[in-house]
Amino acid sequence: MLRKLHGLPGLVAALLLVVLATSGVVLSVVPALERSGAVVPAAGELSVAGLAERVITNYPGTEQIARSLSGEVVVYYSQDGQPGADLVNPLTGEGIAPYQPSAFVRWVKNLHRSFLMDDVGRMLAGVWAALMVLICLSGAFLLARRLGGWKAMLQPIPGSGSPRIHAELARFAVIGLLLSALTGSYMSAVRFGLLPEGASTEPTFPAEVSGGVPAPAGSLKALKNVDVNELRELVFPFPDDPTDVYSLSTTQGSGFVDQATGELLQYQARSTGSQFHHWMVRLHTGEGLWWLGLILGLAALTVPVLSFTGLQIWWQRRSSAISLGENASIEAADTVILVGSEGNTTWGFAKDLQNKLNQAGKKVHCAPMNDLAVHYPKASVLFILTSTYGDGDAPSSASQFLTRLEHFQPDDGLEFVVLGFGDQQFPKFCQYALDVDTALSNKGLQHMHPLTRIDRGSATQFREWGEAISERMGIPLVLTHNPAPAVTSEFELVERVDYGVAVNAPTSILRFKPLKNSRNLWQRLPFQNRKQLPDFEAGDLLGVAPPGDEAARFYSLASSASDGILEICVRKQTNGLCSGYLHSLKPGDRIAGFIQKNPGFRPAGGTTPIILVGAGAGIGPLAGFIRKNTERNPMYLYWGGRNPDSDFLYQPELGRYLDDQRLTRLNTAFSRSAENAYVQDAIVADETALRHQIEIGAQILVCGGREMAAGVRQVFDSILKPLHMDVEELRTEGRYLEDVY
Ligand SMILES: Cc1cc2nc3c(=O)[nH]c(=O)nc-3n(C[C@H](O)[C@H](O)[C@H](O)COP(=O)(O)O)c2cc1C
Repeated sequence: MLRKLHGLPGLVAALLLVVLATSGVVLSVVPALERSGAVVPAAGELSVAGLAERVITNYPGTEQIARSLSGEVVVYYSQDGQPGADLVNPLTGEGIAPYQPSAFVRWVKNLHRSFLMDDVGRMLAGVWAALMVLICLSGAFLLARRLGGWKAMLQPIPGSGSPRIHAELARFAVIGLLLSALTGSYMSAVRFGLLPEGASTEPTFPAEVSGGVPAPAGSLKALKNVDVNELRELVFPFPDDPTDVYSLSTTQGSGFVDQATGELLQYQARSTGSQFHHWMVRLHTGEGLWWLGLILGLAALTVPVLSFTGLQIWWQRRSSAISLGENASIEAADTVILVGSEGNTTWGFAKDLQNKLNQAGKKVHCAPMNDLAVHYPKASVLFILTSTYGDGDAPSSASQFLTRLEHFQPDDGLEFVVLGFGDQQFPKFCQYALDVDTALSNKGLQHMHPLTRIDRGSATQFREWGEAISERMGIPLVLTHNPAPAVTSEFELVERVDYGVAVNAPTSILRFKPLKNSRNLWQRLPFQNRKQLPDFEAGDLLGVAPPGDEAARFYSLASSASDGILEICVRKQTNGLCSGYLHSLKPGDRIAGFIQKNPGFRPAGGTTPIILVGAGAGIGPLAGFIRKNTERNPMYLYWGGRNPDSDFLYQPELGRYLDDQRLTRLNTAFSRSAENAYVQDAIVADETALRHQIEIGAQILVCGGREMAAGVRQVFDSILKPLHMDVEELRTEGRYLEDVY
């Protein structure tokens, strides 16, 4: 819901918002420019009487003196029957230049206020300002939710590409944008009478004046009492009319001044409402607050980029989303399907199940597991379809499920079924589905059917499960979903560097280039010319199926799309079908593969120290992270191999990264050399320094084999003990990430 609230108005508003924001940026500079050209006397240096006296000396036909909040003083006069207006120096009363408001600024103001239209445009601008309020608030809530609460709002934002740029910029600009949008909406609402304009307090013309001989303006008491910096406007009496008066308006209020006695007549202080209105206008325009104007301008400058990245995110999400058919509401549903998915394939199965249940007359509500409601008033069956990611962990659309389950209030009759989607190649096959199944049982819910695990999206297993459910529910249910195989692209091996043969651990760094025709339409657009690869980051996965086998194996990428190549580091496994295939490749050979995003394994941005730990081929993505560390943030690598003469993977590159400080320090351990040490030993040897890094917020990323990862967890647990912390705690804070195989 929150996402829709943020995305939909954002989409609709994007174009006009860019116009509003860019014109706002131009206008935001105006107060600062005006201020830089204005002569502003010190407080108490000059009274309005003094100003009037000096101006009259230079402009005997003065009719009015106006002072802008930025400090510009303009005199309106008449000379030989001709009206004129000059900017004047208040200290001398002398003219500086004829007063000619810029036609360009006026045009930009019109564009900003009304898109160069009349009332319709003004109304549109007001509605857009209100939309902007909605976008800012929903965006702030989304970001807080993503970072784990309001207190975490200043923490590094994980991720990369458009979502990261969008979040970083929005975090920087949101307060400024919200202020502009709120004050803009207010001004619009006042203009169209939706809100009262804080009772304007116009004094009534005095019924009685002295009518005496006019005294010089410089001697009038009421004008002497007002500092020039408080002046808004002084209108002079009509010449030769002793019954007329000066009309004085200041930042505090307004009234009239008797031209003979200098008495202040009918003075009206500004009401609170009017002062509020005045401040809202100032906060929007930056008038008299030139520094605020510049801050608001800077914030508005981010809007075009936010709109562009927002559209990109929306498009990416839309392209990968599965559209659901008829979806009953939470209140009306008799059957609920909740889906846990990372790569979206589970949604295809869920959609088939939902359609078939609908056809059988059920009212089905289908949603991500993270959207678990507190209560489903009419539901009698709860289906959970979930994949497993990482090392037996939740996929992203289920990451909050177990926490939300604590508040879940099931009705007595509610039964559940869990269907796990996974890959038997992983030791923790469908582990997350198992965890959810246990948690639901612990919550007191009854099984309608025991947990079933589907291996690698098997259509047969899914159909068979459907048959069992059909029997159990007493309805026809023929499930036919057969997931389409991943869309692959062709890549050509351009380079391989071989290591480790002498120590019985043949490991190769393989570099592929994409073949031109593998680019999709979007990538072939002219401005995308340099981009021949699908978008990916180091740490994402390359899926490759060996010849004669449909099941893809995944290899962590050591490069990102901007490197122009696809780099993986592969250890040849004994009897390994896919690793054997990859090791048999010669430069010029081609493979078919696809990118699988792995956003859960990325270093935090900013200056957070990063501790990288790996062994053997696990160095691949870690080397990719270091290569990308062009900002030279602190990065420490702990890596274990067998022998420095044989399998010191990436040795030349790591030397270069140390020299140019992309890598802060390198600690190695070799098990088949004189030192006879593993990466855990290198970590223990550096215990004190590591503890300190963790204390100051370091993030740890571990990549490699399962056993190594377990050993590394153990040593970090003992390093963390004196801090009364453990790996689990770091993990929940997103500071301990693993990519294990
Ligand atoms: C990086 C990665 C880690 C995975 N980890 C596991 C795992 O630990 N256990 C498992 O059974 N399957 C694992 N899988 C397999 C997925 O759960 C399986 O492909 C599933 O069908 C994906 O469904 P989804 O596209 O809806 O997320 C993993 C897949 C990837 C790409």
